Amino acid sequence: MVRIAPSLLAADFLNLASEVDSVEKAGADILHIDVMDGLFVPNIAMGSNVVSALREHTSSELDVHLMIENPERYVADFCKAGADMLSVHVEATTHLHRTIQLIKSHQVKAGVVLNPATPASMLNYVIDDVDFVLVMTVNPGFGGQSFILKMLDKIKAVRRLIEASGREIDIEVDGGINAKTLPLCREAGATLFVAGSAIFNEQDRELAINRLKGI
Ligand SMILES: O=C(CO)[C@@H](O)[C@H](O)COP(=O)(O)O
Ligand SMILES: [Co+2]
Repeated sequence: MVRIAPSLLAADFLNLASEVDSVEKAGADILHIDVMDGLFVPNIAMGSNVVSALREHTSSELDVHLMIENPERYVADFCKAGADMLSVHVEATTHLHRTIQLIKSHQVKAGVVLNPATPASMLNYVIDDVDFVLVMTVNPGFGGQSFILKMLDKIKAVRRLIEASGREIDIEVDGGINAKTLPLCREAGATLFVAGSAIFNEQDRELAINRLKGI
C-alpha cells in the first residue's frame, strides 16, 4: 500500500487552510509538517503554534518532523499541540532512547530519522521501541532537492532490521520523492512517502497524488 504525506513546507503559507483542504480532497493520507530551528538545519520553519492551528482545522493525522537540536526540549509542546506522529533525528539528540520513551509517554507515535550519511545500524538498539523510521533521501533543510539514489541501499537495510525485529512498522521516506523515485523506494521497502514539491507545485493536486500512488 502506498500512503502519501504531503509536506506542507511546499504549500502556500498565506493560504495554508485551503492548501490542506486541497490535498485532503485529492487523497492525501497524512499531513507532514517540517520543523526547523536554523541550527540543526540551515533554515527556520514552523513552530508548535502551526501544529495547533492545523489540529483545529483538520482531523487528518499530523506527522511532525523535528529538524531541531536537542528535540527533547520541545517534545511536550508538539505533542500537546496535536501531533500524532513525532520524529527526531538520531544526529540531534544525545539520549535517543530516552527521547523515544518521552514521545511515547504522550501517546504519540515515535519516529527516528536518519540523515543521508547516517548508517541504518544507528537503529540497532532502538528498533524495538520506535513506531516508525524516517529515511531522509535528501539532506534536510529544504524542499525541492534531488533524491539521493544511494539511499535505496539504506532503505533495504532498514527493512531487513525491521523484519529481524519481527515488528511491522512503517519506513517513511522524505526528500525528492516523485513519480519516478517513489516506486524505487517502494521496491526497497518504504511504505510511507513524503512529497512536497511533487504535489504543491502542481495545479491539479489529485492528478499529482494519483500519479504518486500509481493510479
Ligand atoms: O524534511 C524535508 C526537508 O528537510 C522535507 O519534508 C521536504 O519538505 C520535502 O520536500 P520535497 O523534496 O518533496 O520537495
Ligand atoms: Co520532512
